[in-house]
Amino acid sequence: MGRLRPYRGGAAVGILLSLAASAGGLVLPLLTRRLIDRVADGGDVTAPVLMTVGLLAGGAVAGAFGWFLLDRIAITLVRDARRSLLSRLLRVDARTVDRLQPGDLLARLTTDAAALHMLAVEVLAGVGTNLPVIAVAITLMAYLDPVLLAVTLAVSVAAGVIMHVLSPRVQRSSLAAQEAVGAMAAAIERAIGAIRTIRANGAEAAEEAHLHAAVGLACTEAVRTSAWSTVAARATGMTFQLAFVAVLAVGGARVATEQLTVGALVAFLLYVFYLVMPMQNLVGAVAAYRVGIASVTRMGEVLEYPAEPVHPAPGTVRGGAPLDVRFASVRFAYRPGEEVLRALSFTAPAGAVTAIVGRSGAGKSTVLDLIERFYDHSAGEILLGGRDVRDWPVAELRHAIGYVEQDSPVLAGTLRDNLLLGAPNAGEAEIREVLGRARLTDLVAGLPEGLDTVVGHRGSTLSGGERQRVAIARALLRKPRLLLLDEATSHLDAENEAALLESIRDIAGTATVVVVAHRSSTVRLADRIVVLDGGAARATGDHEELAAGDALYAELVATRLTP
Ligand SMILES: Nc1ncnc2c1ncn2[C@@H]1O[C@H](COP(=O)(O)OP(=O)(O)OP(=O)(O)O)[C@@H](O)[C@H]1O
Repeated sequence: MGRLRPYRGGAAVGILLSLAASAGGLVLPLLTRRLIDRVADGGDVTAPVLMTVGLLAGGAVAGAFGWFLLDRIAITLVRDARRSLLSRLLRVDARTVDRLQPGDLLARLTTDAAALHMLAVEVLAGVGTNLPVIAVAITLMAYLDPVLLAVTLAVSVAAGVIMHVLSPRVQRSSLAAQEAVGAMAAAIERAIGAIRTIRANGAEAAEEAHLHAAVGLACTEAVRTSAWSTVAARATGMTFQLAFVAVLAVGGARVATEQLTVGALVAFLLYVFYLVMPMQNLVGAVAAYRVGIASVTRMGEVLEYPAEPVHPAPGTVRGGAPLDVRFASVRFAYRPGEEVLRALSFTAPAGAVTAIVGRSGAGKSTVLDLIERFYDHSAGEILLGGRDVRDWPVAELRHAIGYVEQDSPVLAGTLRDNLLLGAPNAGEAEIREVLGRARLTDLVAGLPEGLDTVVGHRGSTLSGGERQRVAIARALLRKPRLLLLDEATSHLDAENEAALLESIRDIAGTATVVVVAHRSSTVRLADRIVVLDGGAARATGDHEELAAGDALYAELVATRLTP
């Protein structure tokens, strides 16, 4: 409701216009009564006829404009909710990201947000205009004939009881239906994201069955919701018909005994008719409220995800002296009781290349994650440039670091978009320079639209090695004081490998480099190598020292590192 505050002016005008339209409608039965009574008396009907036409036309215009205003507010509310959710999602902490399903999140932002639209419209239009209309109609009905009103209300109570019983079921089934849509979206995202893997593994049939099951569940849950909503709508509709028949029967008897005029009975029946719409709207509003609340709950969950605080933007100045990194007895676990790092200590000197090696799963990438503060270590100290990473403002810390992930993500868009992601103010000369350093100049020259070439979803039109070099160029454009490079495990050809090594050597002149190494050529180039084992550094030294003095290192070079 708090989100409505900025729009209360527009909402008030919309509700007032809708009310004005409804008020016009409420007067119609009284005019009709006068019209009928005048005809019966043989009097002049010009004035009531003109007033009726005027009221109808005016009511239509006011009603349409009022509805439009309220609908526009509902659409704007959905926009605000989506923006809040997206702002949150961009900052959700890494542990939560690990368990999120992108497809489900997409469903929360699309179908759930659409249900929020319905909810907002129903609450604004339904409660804002229908309740007052019902109240006035009942007052006018009491004025016309209290006995008939009592008959109407007695039957209406039945509608209330039916809604009371059915609406929790509508809500439960709606929540299940929205969750099924979320699960379906997650399944679709999983399949589309790995379409080649699925085909290469001949897993189309199994995946098809999985997708069909997810789509089937979404259908079953939607049908269940439809069944409950339909039962609720029909049952209440039936009670209104019953009210109409009851009023006709009792009213007819009262006309026969001359306790009521024909005009008053017709007017009363028109009010019963008139009540049907707002009453059904109200019932619809309760149902939409139940569906909407289920969706709002799912959207609200996103806003509750733990997130990194909003960091003030760091200065736009890039560059600076290389920063050294020091790990002192660092401990860290992704899951309680399963420590990945146990008392890890090592130093990466400023301006040097430090390689981290170890068996798969030893915790090498984790070291980079802790420096970036994607996760926080549980004990020990991590110092960057002599300052505890926890004392660095996070935005400034990341501003000083260039980070190249193992799978080098490239975003959909142009090459230029990708390069400028972390340094939007970089100039053309700087871009050309980093393209050279990342050995991308020839590639860009060969592209039809150069830097403005679109690289496809996740950079799918580039090779693995090219994606990695784009990621390196992007990191370099930030003029990092520390470059974290998680070397791709995939094999590079000799030319690309030599290019990459040259780039790293180049970079070491201006930044500290910490590289998770998977190639023996990289470790040979490193000034210092840290061998990770059992969550700690079991040995540190250069290639020659370690090859001679550390059995695990010798084994890694012989068996695991790509020659
Ligand atoms: N986000 C995560 N949540 C839970 N466990 C994780 C997560 N990321 C990694 N792990 C686990 O932590 C351990 C260390 O992972 P890490 O990615 O740091 O290893 P690595 O040495 O870089 O491996 P590789 O050489 O295969 O890339 C592994 O056992 C891995 O399964």
